[in-house]
Amino acid sequence: MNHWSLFINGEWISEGEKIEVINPSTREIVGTVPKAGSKEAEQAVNSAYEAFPAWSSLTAGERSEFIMKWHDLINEHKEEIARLMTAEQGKPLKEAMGEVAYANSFLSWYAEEGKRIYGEMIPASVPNKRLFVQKQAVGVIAAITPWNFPAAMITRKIAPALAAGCTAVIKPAEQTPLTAFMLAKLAEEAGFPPGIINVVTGDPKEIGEAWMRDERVTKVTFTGSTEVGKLLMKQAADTVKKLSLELGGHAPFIVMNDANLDLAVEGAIASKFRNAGQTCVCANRIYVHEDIKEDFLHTFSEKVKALAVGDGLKDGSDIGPLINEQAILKVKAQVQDAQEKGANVLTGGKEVSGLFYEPTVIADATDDMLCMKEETFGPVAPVATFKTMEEVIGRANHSRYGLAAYVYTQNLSQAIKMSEALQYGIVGVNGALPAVAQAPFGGFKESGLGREGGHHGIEEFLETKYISMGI
Ligand SMILES: NC(=O)c1ccc[n+]([C@@H]2O[C@H](COP(=O)([O-])OP(=O)(O)OC[C@H]3O[C@@H](n4cnc5c(N)ncnc54)[C@H](O)[C@@H]3O)[C@@H](O)[C@H]2O)c1
Ligand SMILES: O=C[C@H](O)CS(=O)(=O)O
Repeated sequence: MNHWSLFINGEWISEGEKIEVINPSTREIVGTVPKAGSKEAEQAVNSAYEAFPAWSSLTAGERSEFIMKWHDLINEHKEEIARLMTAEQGKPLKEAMGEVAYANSFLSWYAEEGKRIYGEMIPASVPNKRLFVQKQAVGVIAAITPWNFPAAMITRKIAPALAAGCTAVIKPAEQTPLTAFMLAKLAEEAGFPPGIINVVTGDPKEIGEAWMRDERVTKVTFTGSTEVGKLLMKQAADTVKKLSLELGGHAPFIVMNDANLDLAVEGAIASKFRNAGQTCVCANRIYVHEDIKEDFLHTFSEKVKALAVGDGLKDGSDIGPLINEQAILKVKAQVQDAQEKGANVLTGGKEVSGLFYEPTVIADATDDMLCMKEETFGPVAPVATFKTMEEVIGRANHSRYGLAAYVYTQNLSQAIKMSEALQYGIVGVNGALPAVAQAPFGGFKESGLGREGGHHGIEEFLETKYISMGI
């Protein structure tokens, strides 16, 4: 059993009520974490605020050494972390191992990127002046993260923040806090000075409000639902906090009539059913050209039928459980709505047991169905048809979301025209897993603000200072 304490100022603090962490596959209690509130949230900010001057004064190379020690320890403990992640989140162990590697890639990439925070010299208008532009760490940042990627959504924020010279207070999702504390333990072992990284669990509203009203927190980086993201935007106004928001998505997955069909089916499976469909960039609606509808549906359904539903720790499991009862009810409601509006379930469409739901393919989907408009966050693939490129681009863009979109075509001109016309922050062409540490990840419209990954990701934790110097 994993009983964790809060990690504040380099100390493990355990007092008061606990939150039980439940394995979504077995419904067993796999651990407990403190149910903290505003008092502990403020303690964490005190710690990060006191630690900031010394941390931001180190050279990028000195900060990089701490980050790489952390990276190496995570790598040494990757299987232990992955097993803990599967126990609390449910994803198959092979996916959890993949997530640990993905999470760690942000540490290694930003350990180096921190050394490339360059400034500028600007030609002055008069001979006795020199104009400089300098980048400086924004200060104490607060990171609030979701349950679906318990490790990667933390390091995708904390790696650039630490590399830039910021200090951090972190609140992981109450469903999956154990992975966060494991990462904090390894950061402690890596020798980070007290206060650089602080982890608090408990009442999200109380902790969130404490950080949002604290003027010492200069930046909040949030990954989660669009609904909570909008709330944080409102709360940020009182202290004009900087914000990065990685929010919900509703990805169109478009298969043109000239697509490599096997590649498209492979991509649809990978994108739709990763983490049992619980990712922000999952294909949420599949549009197939009418000429290839039958071929696509036949091949796609056969492969979906072969996906094994089971406990993430069991060899061979492809589809783990959904995170909770609400998730199951939402998926059931969307499938029922689709059927009532004329869709045909080709495979799946039923609960297995507990929080497990069959991987499902729905044919004859129409844009008025809930699954074609609202984020599903489950293993359900609605397939609709279209006639022309112009038509499908218009339907794909008809959404308040704008995170990820996918296009399968072998026509280069068509690929470029469609990539440019799709109103999405991420476009995958002939591939369905675009997220990497070196590239900017983020959305248009109500899918968020700012970017994570790449040199864009470190800019989110830097202020730009202009120095005009008389000589
Ligand atoms: N764009 C991305 O990169 C990305 C990545 C993962 C998940 N998501 C989105 O997140 C959603 C699923 O994750 P979730 O269910 O954890 O989202 P959520 O918004 O319910 O919770 C996310 C985090 O916010 C916290 N939170 C909840 N209410 C809060 C409040 N009032 N104040 C402060 N914090 C609060 C939660 O405790 C959790 O830590 C989906 O919509 C998914 O698309 C987006
Ligand atoms: O769910 C959101 C994640 O950001 C998905 S990914 O692993 O970064 O593609």
